[in-house]
Amino acid sequence: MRFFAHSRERSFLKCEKVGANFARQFNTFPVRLRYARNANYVGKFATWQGHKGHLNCLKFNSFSRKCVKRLGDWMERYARNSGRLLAKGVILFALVLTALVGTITTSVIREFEQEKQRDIDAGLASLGAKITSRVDTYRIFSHFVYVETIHTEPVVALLRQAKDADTAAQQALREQLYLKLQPTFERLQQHDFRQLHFHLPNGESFLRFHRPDKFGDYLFDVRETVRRASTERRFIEGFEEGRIFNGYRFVYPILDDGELLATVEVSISMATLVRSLLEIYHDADLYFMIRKDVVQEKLFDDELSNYSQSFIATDYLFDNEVYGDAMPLIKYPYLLHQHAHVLDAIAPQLASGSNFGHFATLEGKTYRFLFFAITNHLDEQVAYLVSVEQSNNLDVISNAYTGVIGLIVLVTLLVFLILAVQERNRRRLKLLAATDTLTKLSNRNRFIHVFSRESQKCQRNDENLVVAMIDIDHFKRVNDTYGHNVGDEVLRELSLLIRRHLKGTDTVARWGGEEFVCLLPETNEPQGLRVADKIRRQVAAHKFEVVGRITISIGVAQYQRDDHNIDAVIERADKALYRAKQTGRNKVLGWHEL
Ligand SMILES: Nc1nc2c(ncn2[C@@H]2O[C@H](COP(=O)(O)OP(=O)(O)OP(=O)(O)O)[C@@H](O)[C@H]2O)c(=O)[nH]1
Repeated sequence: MRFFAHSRERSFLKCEKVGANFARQFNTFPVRLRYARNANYVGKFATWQGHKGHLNCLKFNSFSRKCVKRLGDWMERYARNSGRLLAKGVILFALVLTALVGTITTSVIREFEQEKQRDIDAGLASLGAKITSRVDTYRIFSHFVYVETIHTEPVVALLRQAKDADTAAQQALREQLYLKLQPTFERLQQHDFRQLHFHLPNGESFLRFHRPDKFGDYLFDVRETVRRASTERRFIEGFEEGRIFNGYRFVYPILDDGELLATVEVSISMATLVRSLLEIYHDADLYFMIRKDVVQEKLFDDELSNYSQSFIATDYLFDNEVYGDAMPLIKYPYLLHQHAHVLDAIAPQLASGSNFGHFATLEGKTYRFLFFAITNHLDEQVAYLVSVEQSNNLDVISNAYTGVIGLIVLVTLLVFLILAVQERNRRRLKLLAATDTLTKLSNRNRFIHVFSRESQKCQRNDENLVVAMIDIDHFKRVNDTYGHNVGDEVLRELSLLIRRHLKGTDTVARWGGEEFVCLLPETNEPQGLRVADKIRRQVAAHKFEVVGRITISIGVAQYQRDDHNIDAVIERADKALYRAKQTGRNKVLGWHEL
């Protein structure tokens, strides 16, 4: 067919194919219907699958060259603008989201920690109330016994004599006292009391009902409660380690007309207290542990076997009696023993000696540990009552908070996923806007963009720049003979061939139809002609699949300083190409050769 350089027919025919390519590209992206309608220079659109003002698919039956350019421009602008907007939006959004997620997560974690603390405080308050109520019960009973049977005339009379008697007389009085109060001691024992112990005003042990044979030892050094009851002449109570046992002690001064005759102690062991607490504490285990230094300071050396190392903390001892006594009631007997290391974290709090709590996960279950400080009569912490309880509360709370945090993470991920998909689409659109779908070469818009950059560089550095327009000779015959698919294949094969013979800094684009354009930076026209001729020769020598040999014609033009835009140099290259076609095809001609 004849070559119509600038006729409408040529534009129409070439753009028919280009339009189809754009239509293919647009099929994957929504194009605003408004844009298509306003673009009245567009020949004819047949649309289907319209949805909310967007076209999901466009079919381009015919297309004008101008339209191709406008649509290409639109795609590029869309990709560029949406890219800028998206980048700004993503940064802003990421900042806001990070701040938001950070704030929410911090407050959720803080709330969770507060919730845990509230749970611990409630547990400690409840444990404290139970201990107090048990001690109150024992105190009331011991008061009753003291008033009813101890502070009675016969006992006072005995003690009055014993105070100043010699050793032999004291022994006789001791035996009398023992016989007199043996029923009282038995009654006390029935109510879980362990000790009934009389002391003389000088601090000597007079009669231990639980060890009647052990007396005469001086107690003021080791038994502060006794010394205070004696010297302050008032009732003293509190937990205290003794020479043999520890216990919760109620110490009464026995006075006769203001004169101190003796002191008497009624006490319960901690084993009793723990056991009685365990009876009402159905869900928890209780461990009593006492500070090592407190025990070592007071205990008779031969009584050290009453204690063993606590597996909860190295500085503490278990009272064997408590532990042994309470053992049948312990619900998780081996659990803590085997996982004591989880409590390493509590060492600093233990050292503080105050009440505290701790949550730990053992064998997949959450346990709440409460450390209730046991203080002596001077309010100094000397031991801990440790409660261990499986905490369903915390599991519920923790599940709720995990759910909230999980939701936040999920929403965040979802948002970032949406942004990532958008970004991928934007990149795809950008690529599509710059790529010719058939040959995968740059398209006209991309070429114009590169040209503008290179021409500015060329102006700045005073360099040369060459444009070569390539057109396949008699390509219509290829299509007519072998069909469009084979024609397409030829275009693809030719693109590869051209690309292979250009440098990495050169650009080759599909200008439209069977026309290609090359941009050769730092090249003048004679050099450009040599490159173009090499391409022409390689193409002529190449055996294309199906069609065999084809030839190309090339028009070469150098960029001139007074070229305002690409059109001028393209026009010159086009003219040279036209002349090459006119003068026999399979030819390379430069603008200066015309
Ligand atoms: N297969 C295929 N053909 C195309 C494509 N774009 C344009 N064409 C065809 O290329 C042919 C170009 O024909 P003409 O412009 O008449 O030029 P020609 O036959 O190459 O003849 P000369 O250029 O004069 O040597 C037309 O038949 C177009 O249909 C395309 O993408 N694929």
